[in-house]
Amino acid sequence: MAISRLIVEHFRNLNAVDLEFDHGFNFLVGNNGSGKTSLLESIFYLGHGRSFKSAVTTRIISYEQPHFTLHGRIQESQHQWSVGLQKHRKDGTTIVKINGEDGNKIADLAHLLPMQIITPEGLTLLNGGPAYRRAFLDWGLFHHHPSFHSAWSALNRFLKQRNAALQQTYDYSSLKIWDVELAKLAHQVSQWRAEYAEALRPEIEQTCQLFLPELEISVSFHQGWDKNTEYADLLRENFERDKHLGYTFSGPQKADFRFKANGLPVEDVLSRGQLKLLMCALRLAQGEHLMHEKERPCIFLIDDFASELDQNKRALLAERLQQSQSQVFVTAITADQLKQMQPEKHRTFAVQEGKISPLG
Ligand SMILES: Nc1ncnc2c1ncn2[C@@H]1O[C@H](COP(=O)(O)OP(=O)(O)OP(=O)(O)O)[C@@H](O)[C@H]1O
Repeated sequence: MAISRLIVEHFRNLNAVDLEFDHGFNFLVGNNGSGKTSLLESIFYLGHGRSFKSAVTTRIISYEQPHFTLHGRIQESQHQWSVGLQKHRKDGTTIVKINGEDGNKIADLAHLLPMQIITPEGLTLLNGGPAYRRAFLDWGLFHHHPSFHSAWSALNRFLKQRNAALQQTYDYSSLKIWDVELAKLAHQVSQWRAEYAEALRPEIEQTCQLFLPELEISVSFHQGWDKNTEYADLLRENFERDKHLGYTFSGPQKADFRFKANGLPVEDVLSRGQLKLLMCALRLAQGEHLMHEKERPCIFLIDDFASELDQNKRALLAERLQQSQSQVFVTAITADQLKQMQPEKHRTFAVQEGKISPLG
């Protein structure tokens, strides 16, 4: 799985970019504000239908332009896809095309383009709220389990409806029928999450051994309510409390995937550098797990990160990424920062005021 060509129009300061990428390593080198992150952001947008930087999409469209357009050519062994995404400023519509056909969904793009992003802001995976770690687990399930996305969407819909109904109802009997369905979905999603967390655990522990050999990292999954209680019983028992709060307090929407170092929460005891290494190891382990289980290589987007790792760790990261047969995009301000990361086959691009050109 690799993006062999990318055309970007009117995305932040990238007004007209057309690039052929290496299926292995691609380095983007340029000054502050030149457009390196914007290129990673455009690739991420193509695979997620959203940005990792801005929640307000109109801020991503180049100033005074009506829309941005992204076109990608994706290759995986003998197969090739042409994908396109256009986002309009005026009414916020998104048009997704796959092989020239309209009517596709963002989820279809996401299936084609499994991606991991490693940025300094990504530390929220470790020191942010549980939602970041649920998203980490659910990314894996989305790619590993064909039914996960529809079950997860239905679960969120049911929860939303239940929370709305809680504000209007005085009698549990009117909720009961919905709660039976909600409980089924909650158990299914939680079981998948628990199984995936368990399958990922050895891969995480092994990768952490390499990146942080001085620490013993352990992981644990928490489903969001007491694991010995039936969710339907809990919903019934907690009806009055939920009604008082105006939302459903416990459940899969509270699940977490926690990390400890030598038995203590990582966010409390690790240095910032160690947290970054751990985040890197987790994303790498997850990408490698997808490769091992499904033979699907992942695309890695690494923003402004090499500068924050010491030389040995940079070389280690590059070696592991190479072994995983992933396509990798790495940004840096100077080529010097990438010295320890360069495999034999790679492509380097110079980024300057929104223009990107291959070097050498
Ligand atoms: N909607 C927009 N239209 C045009 N330009 C924009 C828009 N949004 C942001 N910019 C500009 O695009 C430029 C690209 O920033 P980007 O984050 O890609 O830089 P970078 O090369 O990653 O820099 P750094 O090394 O500082 O992280 C910035 O100068 C920014 O001000």
